[in-house]
Amino acid sequence: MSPALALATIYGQLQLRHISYLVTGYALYISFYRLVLYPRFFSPLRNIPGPPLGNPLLGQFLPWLRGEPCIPQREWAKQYGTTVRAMTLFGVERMIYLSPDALHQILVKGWHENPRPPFLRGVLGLMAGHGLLTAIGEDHKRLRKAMNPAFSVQSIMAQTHMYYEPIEGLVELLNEHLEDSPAGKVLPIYEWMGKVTLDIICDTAFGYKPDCLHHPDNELAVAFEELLGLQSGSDIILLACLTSIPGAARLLSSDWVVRHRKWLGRIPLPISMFSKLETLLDSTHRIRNISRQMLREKMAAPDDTSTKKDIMSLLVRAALDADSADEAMIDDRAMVDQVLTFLAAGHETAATGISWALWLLANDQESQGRLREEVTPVFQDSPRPDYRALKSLEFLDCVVNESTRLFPPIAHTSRVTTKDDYVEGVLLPKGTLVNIPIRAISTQKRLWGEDAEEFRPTRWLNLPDTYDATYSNFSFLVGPHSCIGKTMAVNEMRAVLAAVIANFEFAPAYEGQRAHPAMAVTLKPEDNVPLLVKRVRR
Ligand code: HEM
Repeated sequence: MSPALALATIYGQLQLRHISYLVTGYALYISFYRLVLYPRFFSPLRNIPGPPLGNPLLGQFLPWLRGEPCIPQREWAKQYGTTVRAMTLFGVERMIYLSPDALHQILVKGWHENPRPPFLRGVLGLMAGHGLLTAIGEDHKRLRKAMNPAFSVQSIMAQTHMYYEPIEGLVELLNEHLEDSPAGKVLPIYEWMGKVTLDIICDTAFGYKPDCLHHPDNELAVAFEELLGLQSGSDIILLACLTSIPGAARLLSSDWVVRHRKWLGRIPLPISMFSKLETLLDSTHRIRNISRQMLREKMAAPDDTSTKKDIMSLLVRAALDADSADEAMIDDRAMVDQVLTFLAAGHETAATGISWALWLLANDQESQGRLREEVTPVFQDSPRPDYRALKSLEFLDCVVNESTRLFPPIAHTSRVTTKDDYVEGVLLPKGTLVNIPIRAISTQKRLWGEDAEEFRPTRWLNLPDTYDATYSNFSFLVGPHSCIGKTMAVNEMRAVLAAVIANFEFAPAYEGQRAHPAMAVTLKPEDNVPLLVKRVRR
């Protein structure tokens, strides 16, 4: 029998069930290969030290999820060194790097080829709009160049006086709250700081004054509160899984899904994912509407924006510029996305940073007293210290550096390789996920000595020989995707901390109180950091 005839005979005898056996067998083989064989015997990364591979389906995912953000990575680095390989869900390998050479190669030299991975851009796009945080390559370069002037030192110097209306409002409100309580009251610090930083970013970036401090039911404040309420580890992981499905992120951001969002909450599934999605789409929809309104008001008065360097004016100028080649910025929806990005990236991170600084000071009365001694005379000289006056406060600078080092508002981030590359002499195949453990990098004993994990602001007055200006406090990252708002964030943290420490004393709310940082996009405190707050006796 000829081979062709034999094949035709076999084909004729095949039934549907035989085909399904073949497909199932192939799928099982592929799964077995990906989950068991590849990571153990074939992966080019298999000889890199790291924790045990663990369960083929889960890898080290559970310790990663259950641990405090970035602490598993820190413990692995202590055991296995500055390059660690860890397995996560479904046999996906992650490389964790702490050494300056590897981080420089990934974030600076090879930034173009190592963008934020699609799942992270999907989550950020849904929560903070498709703006600078999600743009990649040339689009990112153009957008960043257009926005840079808003974050120059000159622009930040010029905006500092605008912080004080919200800050003075905060001090006044806290004073009223504490008026009849000489022994103090326990207050949710993060909630208060969230409102003050939202008021600051709205005014400085967009010339909009929501006054969330006095109007907690303000639509923007409520929408952000709902959005931030979704920031828990499990929600973010579900969102990341969902946005990893090809096309899902685009579909969820579409006007059609947003219009029909109410249906999502009615999908009867045991996990509450869909009702949470409804909340997410609903809150971002309301934030978008307010952003659109702010934009339209500015567009209606273009002369007003011609010389200004605030974020909104730069966006409007780019949109009105007939010669602008930057189509990504011209479209109305894209502009609203940019506004959303700066609102989200600019307020929650700063609120998180200030809240953790107050938590650390509440647990270190000596440093708190020393800071109060430094800042009090400044406010007596001038009730609204400017950029230079704030920058000259040495111990305040130590506190901001030290608190962001220990509790960086973004504790870790990710990148993905888009081509085969060698890092530290080892082949990283295209598609490898890279984890940048910011918190672990800044708290290495190699850089800071044995007390690297302790709050000791004075270490910044006497830097060790091993100090590295970039890596010893890695809170704002490095390279073209590093934080564009760093100067503003530090200046704002200084201004808020100086004012509240000059006016109030902070102590733990109860004995044995512990920190509860969330496993989310930011290190926001899960319990809002309740602290005992008292007015300073003069
Ligand atoms: C203490 C406060 C802040 C910290 C610790 C912080 C930290 C960071 C970090 C680590 C990144 C890089 C994230 C990644 O690559 O995955 C980042 C990016 C970014 N930050 Fe911040 N940030 C803070 C405040 C701000 C403020 C006040 C603004 C704006 C008003 C801002 C706007 C942005 C934007 C737009 C990006 C994306 C930059 C790009 O990809 O080009 N951040 N930030």
